[in-house]
Amino acid sequence: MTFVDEVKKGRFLSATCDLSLPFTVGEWILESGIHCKLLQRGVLQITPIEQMSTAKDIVLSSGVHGNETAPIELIQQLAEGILLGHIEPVHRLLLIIAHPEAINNKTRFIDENMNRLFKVRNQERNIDCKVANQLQEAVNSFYGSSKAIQPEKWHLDLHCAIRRSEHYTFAISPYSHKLSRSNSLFSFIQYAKIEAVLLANDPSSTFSWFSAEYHGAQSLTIELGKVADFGENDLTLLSYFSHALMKLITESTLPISWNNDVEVYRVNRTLLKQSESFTFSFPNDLPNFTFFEEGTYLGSDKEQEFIADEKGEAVVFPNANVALGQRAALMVKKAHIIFDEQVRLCG
Ligand SMILES: O=C(O)CCC(=O)N[C@@H](CCC(=O)O)C(=O)O
Ligand SMILES: [Zn+2]
Repeated sequence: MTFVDEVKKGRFLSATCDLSLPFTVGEWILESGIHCKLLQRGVLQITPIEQMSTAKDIVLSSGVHGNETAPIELIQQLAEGILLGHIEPVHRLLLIIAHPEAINNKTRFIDENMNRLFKVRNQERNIDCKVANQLQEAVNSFYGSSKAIQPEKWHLDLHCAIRRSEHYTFAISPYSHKLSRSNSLFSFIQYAKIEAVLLANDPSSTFSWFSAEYHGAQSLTIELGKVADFGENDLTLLSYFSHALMKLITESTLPISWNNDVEVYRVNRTLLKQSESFTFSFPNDLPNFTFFEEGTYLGSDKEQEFIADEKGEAVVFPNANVALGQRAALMVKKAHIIFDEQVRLCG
């Protein structure tokens, strides 16, 4: 059985993670006329028969962190549905199960956090760098080979949070010099009942930032619940998101609306780990978006003390175990947006 044969049968995830099965590129056409092309291990391009004037080129990625399995299960379900002819997308898709080595290892990464390796092409010092480079190439090729005249480029990079959260699902909108916060993207956030969106205030080096910055994609990192092993995810908790994803790929457009149902936050500051003495005052399993009143002691790094800012701040992704120089936490504040053609922070 070849790699392509396995994928043709709908087994995208198992073929991707079976590293004893040599990868081969391949392309074929489904009965419906939909064109499938395996660009790389874990990277499957789907092209509908006709491109509409409202065409989107949509990257849907999972498994950038190997232990975040719910999004991987969602992408497998979607790929299987398409490959077996049950789902007919009307937009071009790039379905990604990103990091099979980390998935097999059941860890976030192997040597270094791959979701910090999308700023530039990396020196190939380890497997995470190699995979990040391949993914950069795959996304460049996907957006670069569109036949549509002016496709709307989208990228939803699906993750799970390490700890519990005041918001079970939330999105991070990367900061980019390009216009990457369209009202249709934010309408999707609301339509999918994602509970909160966090607007980054600085360029980063994440996969979603890469697509926004280098391709002007409407791009988000989306956190879908908490990490769990394969088979232990309760995907019913993500049913609104799955339903919205299905609509996104099978309908030409979705309604544009914003009713302020989604909690909006802005990043107030990023705490970077500068020394091995970095500590937080709170336990490791503190839920994301826990709020601290102004003046609360949050932790320290060398001689620097972290104190909650004026009017208080909430903490997201606190992690004192990151590598030196990396983000140890985001400190965020509630915010409002102006819902124009492009979404902007208000005030
Ligand atoms: O729960 C955590 O601490 C991390 C969950 C996670 O992997 N989050 C992403 C967010 C990326 C972004 O800021 O867009 C990450 O840390 O890579
Ligand atoms: Zn992640």
